[in-house]
Amino acid sequence: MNASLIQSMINAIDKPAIFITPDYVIQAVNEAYRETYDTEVTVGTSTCYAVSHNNPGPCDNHGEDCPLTQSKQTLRPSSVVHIHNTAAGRTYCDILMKPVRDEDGMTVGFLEILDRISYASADSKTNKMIGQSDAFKAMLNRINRASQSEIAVLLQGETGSGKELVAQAVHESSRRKDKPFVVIECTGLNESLFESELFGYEKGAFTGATNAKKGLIEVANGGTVFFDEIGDVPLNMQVKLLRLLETQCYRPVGGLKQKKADFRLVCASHKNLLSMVEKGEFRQDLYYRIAGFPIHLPALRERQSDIAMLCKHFLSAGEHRHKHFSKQAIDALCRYAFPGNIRELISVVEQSALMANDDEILVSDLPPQILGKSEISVADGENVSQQILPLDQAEQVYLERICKTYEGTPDELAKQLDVSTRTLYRKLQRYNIRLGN
Ligand SMILES: Nc1ncnc2c1ncn2[C@@H]1O[C@H](COP(=O)(O)OP(=O)(O)OP(=O)(O)O)[C@@H](O)[C@H]1O
Repeated sequence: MNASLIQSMINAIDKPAIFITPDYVIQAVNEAYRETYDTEVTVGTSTCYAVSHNNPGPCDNHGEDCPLTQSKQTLRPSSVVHIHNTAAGRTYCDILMKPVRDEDGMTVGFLEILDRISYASADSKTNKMIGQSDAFKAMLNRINRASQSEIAVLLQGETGSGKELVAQAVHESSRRKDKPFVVIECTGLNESLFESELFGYEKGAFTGATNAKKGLIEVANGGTVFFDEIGDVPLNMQVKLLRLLETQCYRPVGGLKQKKADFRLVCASHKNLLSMVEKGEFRQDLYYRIAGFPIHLPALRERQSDIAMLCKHFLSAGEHRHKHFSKQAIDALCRYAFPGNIRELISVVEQSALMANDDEILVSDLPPQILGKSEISVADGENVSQQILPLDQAEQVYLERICKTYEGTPDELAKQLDVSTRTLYRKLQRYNIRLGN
């Protein structure tokens, strides 16, 4: 394939793009790609991994999936979400890799096209969705695909796992981003509220309707409607919702004329809607209408490697920005299941930061639920939880508690603990505890 043809093909792409050989060397590059990175691209010598990651070798030698390796193996397009070192910092990119064939069907190279993800970050200093675990990247990949189309998105994840944040990200990266994003909280909506909230009403439609009111569907005109906890919509209202989605029309309460609806649909539920369908609690036809593109939001315990970064992020956003968690405290957080997910983590960070006496937040500063014990601590020697703690964790909590207030010498404490002074020092060093904090 001729070089100027390849260059013209790359120039015609409105996203950052390169053409690379099977051994990662950049053979053509467009302006958008050059502008994305600080590293200078020299056609014929620069490699994609050196420019985007500042890595000395391919990504799969550095712990990340390489889309080129996948495409070389399958000779089909592949995609992956990576963190790139761009001129704007560490940025999430959705990478599409496509084999390019000549007229004889021989693969002559690969086209790499980047889509920068603006709503997420691997840098705790930003005000975006934070994370860098594989589960988080897999979720970003799906969010990015969904936002490029008009497909109805269903977000399924436990409470506090970030469904509303993801719904906003889908909206903000879609072509509707300059139009409204309207949230409809479905929990607790009865039939009359449901209709008047969604469709609005005309003056005099019911007692108290002294003026006409626009419904949320009209407010959202051209934008995105997010139905939160869609599983809580009672069966009789599910029919009305289905009619709205199928006909794109509705009639305000007390009105005669039909109005046209124009919105993109995003729904969320922490319940398993498919099993509700099986039990007859959720209409199957509505399920398939709203679940055009399901996205699973990982629970925090499925993305433990993000906990340290999230803690840093939430500390930096509040009044305790000068504080940090000890390694042991982060380890203890990673062992905890977080049923309330990120919302619970935010509360845990705030409580622990308040409890910490100095800049380092210790295991003993963590709320009781993290250590699986009741309000009365291990050190109090009473009412220790039924839950079994790892021995080293119990030892650490105990030492932190007593060392905080102990006023004697290390020799005296070692004697009371029935260990040598050297053993005591070793343990204090291991858990990063200072005597007489
Ligand atoms: N990846 C993330 N990075 C930073 N903050 C996050 C992230 N995901 C969620 N949060 C924060 O966690 C909190 C809970 O998120 P959100 O309200 O979106 O969860 P939810 O799944 O919609 O909860 P619910 O099921 O209760 O409606 C919010 O304060 C949100 O900003």
